[in-house]
Amino acid sequence: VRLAPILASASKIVQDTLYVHFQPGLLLTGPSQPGSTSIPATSEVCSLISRLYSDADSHTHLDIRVLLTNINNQSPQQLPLASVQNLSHPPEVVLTDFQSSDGGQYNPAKQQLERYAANCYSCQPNLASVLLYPDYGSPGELIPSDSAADTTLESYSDVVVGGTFDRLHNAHKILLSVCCLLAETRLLVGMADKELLESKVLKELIEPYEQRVEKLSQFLVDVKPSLLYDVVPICDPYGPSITDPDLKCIVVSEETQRGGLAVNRKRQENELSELAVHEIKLVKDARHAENEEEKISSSSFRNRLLGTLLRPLKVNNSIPAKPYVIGLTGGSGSGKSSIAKRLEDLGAAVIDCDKLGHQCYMPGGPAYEQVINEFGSDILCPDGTIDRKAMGSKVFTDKEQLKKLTDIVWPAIAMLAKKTMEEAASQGISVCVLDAAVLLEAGWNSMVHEVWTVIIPEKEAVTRVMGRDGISEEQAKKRLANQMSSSQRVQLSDVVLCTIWEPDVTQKQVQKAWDLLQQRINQESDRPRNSPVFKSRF
Ligand SMILES: CC(=O)SCCNC(=O)CCNC(=O)[C@H](O)C(C)(C)COP(=O)(O)OP(=O)(O)OC[C@H]1O[C@@H](n2cnc3c(N)ncnc32)[C@H](O)[C@@H]1OP(=O)(O)O
Repeated sequence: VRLAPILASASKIVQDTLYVHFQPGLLLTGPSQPGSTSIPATSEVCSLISRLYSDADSHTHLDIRVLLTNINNQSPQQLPLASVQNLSHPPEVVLTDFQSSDGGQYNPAKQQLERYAANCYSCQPNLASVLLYPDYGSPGELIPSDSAADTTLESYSDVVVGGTFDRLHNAHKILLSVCCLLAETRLLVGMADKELLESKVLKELIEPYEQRVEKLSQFLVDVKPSLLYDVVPICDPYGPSITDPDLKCIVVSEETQRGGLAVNRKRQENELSELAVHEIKLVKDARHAENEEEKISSSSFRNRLLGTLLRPLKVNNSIPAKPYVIGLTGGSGSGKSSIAKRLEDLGAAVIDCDKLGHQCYMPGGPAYEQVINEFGSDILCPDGTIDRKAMGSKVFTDKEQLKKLTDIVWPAIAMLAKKTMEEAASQGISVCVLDAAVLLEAGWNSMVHEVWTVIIPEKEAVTRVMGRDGISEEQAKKRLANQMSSSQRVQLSDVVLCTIWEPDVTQKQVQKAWDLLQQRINQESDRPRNSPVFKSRF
């Protein structure tokens, strides 16, 4: 088995999806049409699949899918009749490492392979085959097969598995492939939702439920279309695993093995048959960083999203191209100000909208008269200035009052902010950061090129605000409740940053976000206006 060199060679040609179909002994040199071979589902096949997915992890752009249609633990008579398989990404090219003796591209096996592939899958027209040139190294690098320990997998009519399945990654694919190999008829997937996501790291970046279901289902139907798939939301750790009488087997990872045992205890209480517990090994993540987990995990993936562009950017033609304006937002205690300071150190001009707000209240300021007219002169200090603390306690616990105030102050702050940006542009500053706590609530996305949001778990925000402003837990919670939630902000943001870890981790995030921003700005200046926009990596 020489998977890694073949993968490395294929990854140079394939941009997106690489389907792998194991066909040992496929005869491509004879005159007759080659037929698919049936492979018994054994522990060795499982470890081969597992190795393939883990090797593929170093080719980050590859979405690899090992087809399981001819791997089975039932007798060949029970196999469904072979028909053309509809893959979600119809193959455009079929790859082979069959080398011709003269080393050239002409190879009769290539034509056989093209014909064979076109008969098996719904392919793009004019499917061509391409020769791979894997660098196999010395024969000593071959991985010996462990046939002594090889055992045939059990099979079960109905199998259940649970997980969040956020940003479907190679470890998920291994878990799901094993489920597909164990299941004869149905695979029930309990997908974590709502309450079950509350304690997850960077939960705000978890893909919406529907999107996770869509990706998972597409993968499953691709690799084994003959199974029945039930994907259901679960809001507690058990879901239907403790109530479904038809289930026979539960698949768990080393980490969730105890969960499997707990399921069986509950089933016993519910007078249901015990499930076979099939455990799979966790795959190590070769790319894990200091603050990431060692196993391949969705939370590490979410971690890597911090500072990157989350979605294709919409060009805002309603504001001048220069300076490039980042709208920086985040709830109280999110660490927004520390991020603004770091961006300032990197060369951005930061416009603090809280400060501009305070200017508006000064006697003679653009909001002074109007605020007194609206709220009365009892919000004035003896020296005639507006008592902001008194205003704060009036408005922060009363949405109606706050709206009255912001209807007056926001337009005034926006005017001052625009003026400041114009001044920055005239001084040759290329990036302005509009630091505004309630940027999105105010609809100020229209004033910026990109929205960056700083997030922090709510519990931590409450602690920070209490410590900093000397207010009670209840007051801190009330203040946060008056603002948008982090998840709502993330939905409307282009870039997300999180300040929960050590300051140097935050600094690295900001540096990464800044470097990627510079790349975008440079691309932007080379691009005629109204032409296609930047693409995110995810
Ligand atoms: C669109 C924007 O984001 S503009 C910037 C925010 N300013 C506004 O919305 C104007 C209305 N708010 C105000 O005028 C003032 O906050 C006042 C008068 C109510 C209170 O003034 P002060 O006591 O000096 O408090 P300060 O202005 O520092 O605000 C305290 C906190 O509330 C936040 N805050 C300010 N306005 C709002 C608001 N409308 N909704 C929710 N939170 C707000 C501030 O960002 C600050 O957050 P932090 O805890 O992360 O530092």
